[in-house]
Amino acid sequence: MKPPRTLPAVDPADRAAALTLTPVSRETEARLDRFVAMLLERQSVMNLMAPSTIPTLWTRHVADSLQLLPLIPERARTFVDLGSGGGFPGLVLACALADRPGAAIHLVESTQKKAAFLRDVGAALALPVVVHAARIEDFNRKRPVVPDIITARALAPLPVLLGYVYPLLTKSGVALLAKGQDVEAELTQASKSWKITADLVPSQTSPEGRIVVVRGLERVR
Ligand SMILES: C[S@@+](CC[C@H](N)C(=O)[O-])C[C@H]1O[C@@H](n2cnc3c(N)ncnc32)[C@H](O)[C@@H]1O
Repeated sequence: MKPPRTLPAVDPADRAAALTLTPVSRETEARLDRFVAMLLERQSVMNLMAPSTIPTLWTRHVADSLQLLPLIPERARTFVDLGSGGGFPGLVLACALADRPGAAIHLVESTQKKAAFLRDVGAALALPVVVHAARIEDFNRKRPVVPDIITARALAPLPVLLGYVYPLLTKSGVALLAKGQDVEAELTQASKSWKITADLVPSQTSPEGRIVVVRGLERVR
């Protein structure tokens, strides 16, 4: 087994900036602190995020995930986060929604070690998460839940991502897809195969970032 790596330090000013940008309750803040501590501990033996992003992980990853909250209706209870990796945005949303009665956040992640980490955090923090250590394609074939909200970040280009979202999106469902500077080109490409009903919301954490809020999706024949 490899010895644990030495990691760059988290910048406390970045944590403060993140919590100013996307304020949360004291309870959620405490859960986020514990999640980040577990993330850093596990990052020393496996890659859960790009090491260069560790000093600014609170704005780059935590606030980037929390900014989805205002886009989520109060009635939403069932969430599916596709390709959760180290827990962005799925585990962060679970930290914030832990006190919402009936909330369930399903995290789909095919890498077994990452899925084990997601499970460990869920258990340690008593979060309302269900971890599916599976490929999205297999999860979608079984479709074990009907989500109100589907999320995905840094998973795949839109034409592929929409194929993952399509089997899960109902008439009242919404997909929140975090995208970078290539979003316009990806939308143009995707519109050859899909009729997309969506809004683009500017990211609060990255100048070129956009959240694609998908409310309707039809295949173009
Ligand atoms: C680049 S990472 C992003 C992780 C996280 N969403 C984030 O923003 O930090 C993409 C993750 O999706 C997972 N993934 C990629 N394709 C997948 C698939 N078809 N089914 C399930 N997980 C997948 C990978 O294992 C990886 O953990």
